[in-house]
Amino acid sequence: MKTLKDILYGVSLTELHGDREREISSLAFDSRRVKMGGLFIAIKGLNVDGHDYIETAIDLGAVAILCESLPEKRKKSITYVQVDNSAAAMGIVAANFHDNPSRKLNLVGVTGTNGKTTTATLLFQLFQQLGYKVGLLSTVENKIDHKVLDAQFTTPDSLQLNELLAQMVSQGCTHCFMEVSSHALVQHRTSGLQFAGGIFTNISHDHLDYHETFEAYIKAKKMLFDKLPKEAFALVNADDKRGMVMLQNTKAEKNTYSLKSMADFRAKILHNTLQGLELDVDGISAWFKLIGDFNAYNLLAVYAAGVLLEEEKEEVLTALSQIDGARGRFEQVYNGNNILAIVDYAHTPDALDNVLRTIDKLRTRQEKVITVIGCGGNRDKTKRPEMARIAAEFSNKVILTSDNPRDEDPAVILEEMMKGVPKVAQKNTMIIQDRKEAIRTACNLAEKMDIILVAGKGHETYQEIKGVRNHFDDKEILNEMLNGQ
Ligand SMILES: CC(=O)N[C@H]1[C@@H](OP(=O)(O)OP(=O)(O)OC[C@H]2O[C@@H](n3ccc(=O)[nH]c3=O)[C@H](O)[C@@H]2O)O[C@H](CO)[C@@H](O)[C@@H]1O[C@H](C)C(=O)N[C@@H](C)C(=O)N[C@H](CCC(=O)O)C(=O)O
Ligand SMILES: Nc1ncnc2c1ncn2[C@@H]1O[C@H](COP(=O)(O)OP(=O)(O)OP(=O)(O)O)[C@@H](O)[C@H]1O
Ligand SMILES: N[C@H](CCC[C@H](N)C(=O)O)C(=O)O
Ligand SMILES: [Mg+2]
Repeated sequence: MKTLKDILYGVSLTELHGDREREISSLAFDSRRVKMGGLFIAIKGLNVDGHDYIETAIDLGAVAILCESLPEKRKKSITYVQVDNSAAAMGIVAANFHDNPSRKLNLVGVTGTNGKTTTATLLFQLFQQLGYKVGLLSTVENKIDHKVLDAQFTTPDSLQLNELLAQMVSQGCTHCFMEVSSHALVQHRTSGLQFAGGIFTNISHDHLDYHETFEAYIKAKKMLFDKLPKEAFALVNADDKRGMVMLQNTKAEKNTYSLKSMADFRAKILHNTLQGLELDVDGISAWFKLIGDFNAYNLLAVYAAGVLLEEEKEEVLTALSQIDGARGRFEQVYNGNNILAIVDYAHTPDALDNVLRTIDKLRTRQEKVITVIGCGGNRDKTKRPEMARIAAEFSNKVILTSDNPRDEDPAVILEEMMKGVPKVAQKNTMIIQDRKEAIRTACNLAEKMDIILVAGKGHETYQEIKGVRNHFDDKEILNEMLNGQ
């Protein structure tokens, strides 16, 4: 078993009281999960302060406490460690506890508002196709080689993260591709990890409820690059005006990719169809199964990362042309009876704009576009009218509906969305709160040649209402309706 001294290696301590040689059985940052002989890490949260649970943690068997402020009354039998930032220290402690698994893997982190899951999943599929054992940490699922594990978060907390990385190492994985959300960066979930590379996809409006200002949101994303070691690569989208900002303070090797300007990795779209994309990448042309301009960016980032990880260009492109991408992203669920139904995870204004522009560009006939869209509760409210406005701009009919209302009243969310729909488009906009009913209505309204887009929930198989996740699957409902016709 490791001692407290072992797991504190590399953590800068303010004060330490008690025995540092004592053995530590386990780590927990939630008092409810403390085990006998464990270390409890007290973190100040948005709702409560973990420091208020130190006593409870000790009662439940914690023998050591890592905290930012020492309790006034301390027990002789307990070791107290004071640090500046408990969450950041927890990352280092977790990495030490699991023998620093990130150092034994090629760990690549992907950050950005949109495209993280797609890029990380494509990288996972690419390296698997190239014959490696690979790990994936994503919004849709976590994977250790072929084993699939449920994902609760886009980026797990540092304890779970290091546990998963350690399992990857023990299963013989050589690479891991992971999404790094802005929440994770601010909460130091990736502290203590050694990345071999960092990728920036893009940045647009999201999560301002949490970060408050766009500048703070940019700064959060930049943290990934600021912390990369000099042996790593930093790869950024040069067509996003914040791409260069990400590179400002990094020690890593700087690389850019672009469809529009000079960059280290360049691609050109040759054909963009509902069957896929033909791209010219580094002078080699190839077809890919993914659809839409935005996926040209994702594919180019994946190709560039493959090359930076020292794979052969041609082999990367051949393998990449055979893979499908992530579930619930521009997924053509039904294409029969002359009706095309697409499920997509667009839950930001930029993503919705991209997906609807793609549909607009690719439609060859005089068909109608019917969009079913909602916005999540307990999330950035300012994107609600904006997403409804975009839906109305590119669709012939819009059905505003519920997404994951969480603790909010869905009717209020819908009212806020409706405020974004211009007067002229209101006659083509309906509100049907019940998502199942909304999808059914879209199917009933669809005539031959029409396109239905159901956006916002993609791969999700639940609808979260007041803390309860009820089974819900956009794809299932579309299939039920359209195949039954
Ligand atoms: C906004 C946000 O990210 N909140 C996260 C944050 O919660 P918090 O600050 O409210 O924590 P808190 O409830 O005040 O508790 C503070 C501390 O006291 C501890 N505690 C609390 C109660 C108790 O009895 N005992 C105890 O020890 C808690 O374990 C915690 O350590 O810290 C918690 C513990 O790590 C997280 O579970 C929680 O994620 C919530 C559930 C969440 O929904 N997060 C989402 C927004 C998120 O992280 N999403 C990103 C993706 C975003 C994207 O799409 O880009 C993700 O990476 O998944
Ligand atoms: N490179 C991109 N640029 C803009 N939009 C994109 C891009 N890639 C995907 N999208 C759109 O964004 C949606 C979400 O994509 P994806 O799941 O890959 O992003 P994400 O960054 O992982 O999102 P999350 O923050 O929820 O984890 C897709 O369904 C698609 O509509
Ligand atoms: N990872 C994103 C997913 C949003 C998906 C959408 N369906 C919603 O529930 O708002 C978040 O937690 O903000
Ligand atoms: Mg994701």
